[in-house]
Amino acid sequence: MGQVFLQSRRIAEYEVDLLGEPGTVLEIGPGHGVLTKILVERGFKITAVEKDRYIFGELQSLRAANLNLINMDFLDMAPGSYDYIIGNIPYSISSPIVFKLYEFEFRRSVIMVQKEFAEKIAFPDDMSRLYVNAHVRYNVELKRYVSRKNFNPQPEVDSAILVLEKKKYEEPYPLEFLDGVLVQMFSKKRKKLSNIFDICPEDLADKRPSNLTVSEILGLARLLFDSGSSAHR
Ligand SMILES: C[S@@+](CC[C@H](N)C(=O)[O-])C[C@H]1O[C@@H](n2cnc3c(N)ncnc32)[C@H](O)[C@@H]1O
Repeated sequence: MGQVFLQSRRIAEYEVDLLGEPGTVLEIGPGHGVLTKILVERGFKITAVEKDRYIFGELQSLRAANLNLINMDFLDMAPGSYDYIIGNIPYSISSPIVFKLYEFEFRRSVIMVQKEFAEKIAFPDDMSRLYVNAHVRYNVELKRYVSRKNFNPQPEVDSAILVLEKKKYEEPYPLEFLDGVLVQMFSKKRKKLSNIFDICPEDLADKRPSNLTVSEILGLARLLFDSGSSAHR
């Protein structure tokens, strides 16, 4: 369950500062409550979802009028509306959590994830299915890196703090269609686009998937959708 616990109150305060004025907040995986305690003190109205029932039991000692603790898997949670979502989330399910978040309404989300995952989502250098899927859903900012030394037990990787803000999705095709195109593209990422798709804009024909911009990929998906085809060679 990715149970490494942040030891630095200063870093936890930095994360809470990124949220903004106190409002309603959903916390994913409160653990021993390093973030939760600060949220309680600052007057946020908190819903905290912890999957582990032993940790959930310990958390009962934090009892506060503005804290609602729930013992369940965040991935099974019914979507709701919060001002903010925060969490130092388990590394192994970062991707499902990031995409589940999209079902919720929120102004800003602050999450701590594995450094490499954060970089993959934040920077286009290594264009990927994950990057495009994240960027059609969110504005993404990598705020800072956090050394593994700040956790107990110490993990084998460093972390980074991401801020996600939801974007309005305005493409004419469903997100699932786009993902199908991305799967096709990135499973053949060394090939030229003209060798992946039957239909492809002329100016992109000689490019490879990893050299495209998000807007070029969205344009290509639009063309494929309009032509009723995502057929590959
Ligand atoms: C990386 S630890 C962080 C704990 C705490 N927020 C901190 O910063 O020290 C992740 C926490 O998420 C909990 N967790 C793991 N999978 C979960 C899930 N699917 N839904 C809710 N909580 C989960 C773990 O039990 C653990 O408490």
